[in-house]
Amino acid sequence: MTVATETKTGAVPPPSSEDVITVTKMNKWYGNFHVLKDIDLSVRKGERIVICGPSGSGKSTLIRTLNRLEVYQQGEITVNDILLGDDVKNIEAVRRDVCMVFQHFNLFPHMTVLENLTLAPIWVRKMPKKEANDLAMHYLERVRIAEQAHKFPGQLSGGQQQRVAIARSLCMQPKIMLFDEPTSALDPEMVKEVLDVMVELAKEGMTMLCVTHEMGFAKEVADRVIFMDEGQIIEMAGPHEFFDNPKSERTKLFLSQILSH
Ligand SMILES: Nc1ncnc2c1ncn2[C@@H]1O[C@H](COP(=O)(O)OP(=O)(O)OP(=O)(O)O)[C@@H](O)[C@H]1O
Repeated sequence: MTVATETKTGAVPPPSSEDVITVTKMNKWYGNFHVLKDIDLSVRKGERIVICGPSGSGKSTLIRTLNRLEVYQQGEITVNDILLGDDVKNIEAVRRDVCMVFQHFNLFPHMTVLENLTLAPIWVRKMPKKEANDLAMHYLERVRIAEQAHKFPGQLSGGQQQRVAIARSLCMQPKIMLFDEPTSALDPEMVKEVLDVMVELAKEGMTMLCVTHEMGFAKEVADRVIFMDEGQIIEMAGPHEFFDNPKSERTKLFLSQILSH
């Protein structure tokens, strides 16, 4: 597994042939509002990146640009050497490799857990139903929820639903997983069961970008931690440097606030 070398404040690691995501001078506006400013970021295969920062700093918008759930207006994003622009074929190709887990699970309420998991493999990947069911059961077992396969999402707890959402992503056998505050809608007692699954994925070598304020998770698995504020990457460093010796006053203030909770 690739372990990223620690970087200095705001430093961008030099491009590498192992980069699976490259973001270069990317800017995005919502109308007149400049939400992402000159974002430079490269992510290597197997890297685990945690993105944190105050509310409204642009964290969700940034990861949503990485599978084109949001468009950007300037700069460039490539994923597995595919330019993520307006070309629909490129967008589809990138989405085959990049899956997103959302804060609010986004499961279909009228379908069983199993049907939620098999929908995309059957319709997008054209997988035979039996194979899709086997795959779904495999990943439901992995997130320790196989016994819930025939229930509807509304019959499960939030933590169980989020584990179903992670299993659903895994059924697409992604190369990169994006997590957008996956535990922030959960009751505190359910956070750990979801984080445990994410830690396992991280340790197995999944390339992951995760927006989260779970700093324990960041310390345990992140190769790099990014701090964003007002649409910019303010600090990007390995976890030891980030937590023990943050360079920016804004990072220090944020960490003091979040770690005191
Ligand atoms: N569709 C939109 N149209 C206009 N402004 C938007 C839109 N989506 C987000 N914004 C604004 O862009 C800014 C960044 O939002 P974003 O959700 O990326 O922040 P965030 O850091 O993920 O915040 P949070 O931690 O609260 O989720 C915010 O000021 C938000 O109000």
